[in-house]
Amino acid sequence: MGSTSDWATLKEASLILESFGVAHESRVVSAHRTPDLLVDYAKTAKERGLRAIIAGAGGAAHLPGMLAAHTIIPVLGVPVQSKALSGMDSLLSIVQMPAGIPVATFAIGVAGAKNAALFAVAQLAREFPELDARLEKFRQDQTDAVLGSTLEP
Ligand SMILES: Nc1c(C(=O)O)ncn1[C@@H]1O[C@H](COP(=O)(O)O)[C@@H](O)[C@H]1O
Repeated sequence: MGSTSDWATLKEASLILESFGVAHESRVVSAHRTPDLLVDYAKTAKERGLRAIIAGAGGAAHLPGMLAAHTIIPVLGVPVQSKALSGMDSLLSIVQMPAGIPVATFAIGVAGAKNAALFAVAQLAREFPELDARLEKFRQDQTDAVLGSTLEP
């Protein structure tokens, strides 16, 4: 993520990955504030064995695109909800990448963080089939929770 202030959003991705038993790391890396670290992080991602990078940032959210520019590891972009423009700035900074450097862009805020993690798990499940059963269970639990919910009179 671009800043520690994004952690409230991105920790939701971390919690999902943890619940699926997917090893991951949570780091602050910024295209603007730590540009050299960003290049190093992206360029060493493949040799360190990363399978995906969930990159969340707000405002002028150049982080996902710049990571994608420096690695062929899939980058999943999460627009963090900004105070000034409610995350529309983050979304538009991430989504409209030039052809050739893809960033898979998710919804603004916590929903996007959760779905980026679930998407990463779904991708990993092609390589680690035991994750399939956990994804099926996640979906079933979710359905059961909705069907079992009651409304206050
Ligand atoms: N968008 C970026 C990048 C980047 O794109 O590299 N680095 C930091 N930021 C964003 O600045 C916002 C405000 O950061 P602070 O709260 O630290 O001032 C955060 O949402 C962060 O993602």
